Amino acid sequence: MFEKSSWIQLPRNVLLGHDVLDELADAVDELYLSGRPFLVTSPTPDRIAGGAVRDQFEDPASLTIEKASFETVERVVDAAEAADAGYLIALGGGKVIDTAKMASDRLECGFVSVPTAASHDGIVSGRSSIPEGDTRHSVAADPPLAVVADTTLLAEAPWELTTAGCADIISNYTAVKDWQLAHRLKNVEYSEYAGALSQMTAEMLVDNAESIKPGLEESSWVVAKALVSSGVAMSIAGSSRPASGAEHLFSHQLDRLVPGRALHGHQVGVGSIVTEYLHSGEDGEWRDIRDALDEVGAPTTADQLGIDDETILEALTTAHTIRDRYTILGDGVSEDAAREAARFTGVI
Ligand SMILES: NC(=O)C1=CN([C@@H]2O[C@H](COP(=O)(O)OP(=O)(O)OC[C@H]3O[C@@H](n4cnc5c(N)ncnc54)[C@H](OP(=O)(O)O)[C@@H]3O)[C@@H](O)[C@H]2O)C=CC1
Ligand SMILES: O=C(CO)COP(=O)(O)O
Ligand SMILES: [Zn+2]
Repeated sequence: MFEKSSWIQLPRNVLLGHDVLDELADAVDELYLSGRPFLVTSPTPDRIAGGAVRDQFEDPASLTIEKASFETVERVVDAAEAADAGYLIALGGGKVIDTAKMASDRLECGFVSVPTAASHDGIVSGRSSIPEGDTRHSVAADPPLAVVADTTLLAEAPWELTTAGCADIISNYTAVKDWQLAHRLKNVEYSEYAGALSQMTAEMLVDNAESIKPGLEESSWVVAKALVSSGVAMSIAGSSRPASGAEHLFSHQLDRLVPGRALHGHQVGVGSIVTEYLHSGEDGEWRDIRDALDEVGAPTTADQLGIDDETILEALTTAHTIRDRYTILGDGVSEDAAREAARFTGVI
């Protein structure tokens, strides 16, 4: 008997393009949301675009956060309840969007995602990635009801945030390989559709790499479209598997070992070079990943990340412990093997 079923949650409106921030209030109206808007933001996004958001609403409440944690989520929940908020607006990078996403889930209210940087593919996804002690939780949460990604705003952000978004997408290649491996070895459920969409998103970004250049608003357009598409792949899969494999475990470990040193996307990109080498060996496709990262201006070495070689090796050899997610790292890579992979690929 056929008993399969799935529930795919996606945003209802995705506004992407030049000056669409001015249409935020219209996008909210169109969702028939009611009650007081509650803006969740962080210091820089607030300085850059907080005024433009507040000006579109009557009597908005807001909270500025510094980091993503379960405690911050609770602070947002308490503040939004105290303000009698009807819905949340997340204005910022990944930490703001993840925090608001989880808080809106706890509050059982809608939220609208307004990314200020094309730096990560959580802008649309139904996942929230929150660190806690020695581990990191990828928590299921409702995706945003709407996404308003203003390419004017995204293009004005520091260039490295955009290259981080590119690298987060390029890492989909190895994430999908890890997912397929886990399917073969551990019978982890695999979605052909989500896997293909994630891989195709990375291919399209790499094919358009020549149009990804600083100072071009078109770059933000190309990258933001890819981030949306990758987020949709995660929503279809019902997990971050299509966009997060061993290279993400490596990055999450770096976040613990050297917090704030490098951007999420840059760390996963460098991780991808090494994990592709582990997948396909010396003559494998790790050079393609390195060259794609290089072409968009993302780091390809430990040095460029500003992280010393021993920390890179520690992250590689311990990454498998951070979460119960089977990848090419298996039950752990030995220090010798990690050193060989990182040296051969020029990462260290
Ligand atoms: N849920 C999901 O599916 C996914 C979640 N993620 C998560 O997202 C996070 C990474 O996102 P990321 O955006 O890199 O990290 P942050 O949100 O920490 O943002 C990075 C930095 O950029 C600054 N910033 C944001 N917008 C601008 C702007 N327009 N101009 C200047 N500076 C700006 C922020 O300022 P300030 O310090 O003031 O905030 C911050 O210092 C990670 O925690 C990762 O795990 C990543 C991918 C998918
Ligand atoms: O960063 C992500 C996808 O790009 C989300 O993945 P995690 O579930 O590993 O946090
Ligand atoms: Zn990521």
